[in-house]
Amino acid sequence: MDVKIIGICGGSGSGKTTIVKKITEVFDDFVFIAQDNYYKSAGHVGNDNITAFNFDHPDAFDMDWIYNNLLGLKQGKAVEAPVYDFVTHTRKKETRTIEPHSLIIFEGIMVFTDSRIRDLLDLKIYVDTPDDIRFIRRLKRDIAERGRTVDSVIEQYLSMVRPGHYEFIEPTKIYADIIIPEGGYNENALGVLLSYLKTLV
Ligand SMILES: Nc1ncnc2c1ncn2[C@@H]1O[C@H](COP(=O)(O)OP(=O)(O)O)[C@@H](O)[C@H]1O
Ligand SMILES: O=c1ccn([C@@H]2O[C@H](COP(=O)(O)O)[C@@H](O)[C@H]2O)c(=O)[nH]1
Repeated sequence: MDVKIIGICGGSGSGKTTIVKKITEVFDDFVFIAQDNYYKSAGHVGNDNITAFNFDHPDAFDMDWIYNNLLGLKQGKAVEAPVYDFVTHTRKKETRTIEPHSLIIFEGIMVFTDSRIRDLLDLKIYVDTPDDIRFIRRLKRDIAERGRTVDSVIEQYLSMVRPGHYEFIEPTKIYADIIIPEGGYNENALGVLLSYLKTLV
């Protein structure tokens, strides 16, 4: 099986997940993997001590597990992937079995950081959205979906998310084949991406 892996990278709140959701509405013949699921457990963290663990550093992810999963899928094998709970900041006990597929979409903030992982990607997309827009989106989303308070989102953003973005995420934009401005409601970019994805399955 000729397996293609598409990497979608970009800062937090840039609209990466929304792009994948929009694609899924009209085309779902692919396997989706979110890098967020590979976070290491940080069960000691809560709204009151949100900066006790830096989720915006490459060491926060199990890059070896990511690499081995993507390598296995590239070779046409089924793999076991972790599942992460954003509210408790912990990895769940159960894993997710990912069956082989000819098209894999892998999305996350540090998808281009590890060169072993980068080398497995057949197409690299960077979602480029201004910082103020990303922050507003994140604030609303983290309160609605990730069990967070306004104060904890602001504190984490200023001390870790923003510095981590400039140190580890934005510099990886140079690896992108395609840059999509603004994310999930960029209909023209979505249309082009969709047409291409359909040629791969
Ligand atoms: N173009 C957009 N306009 C307005 N809101 C958006 C747009 N794209 C995404 N959002 C919202 O912003 C939040 C963050 O988007 P998301 O796709 O989760 O970003 P990411 O996966 O890059 O962190 C979500 O609540 C989403 O619904
Ligand atoms: O337990 C956690 C794990 C991660 N985060 C934050 O999530 C973003 C990455 O996810 P996006 O969907 O791309 O926004 C990252 O900036 C971490 O700070 C968290 O808050 N808690």
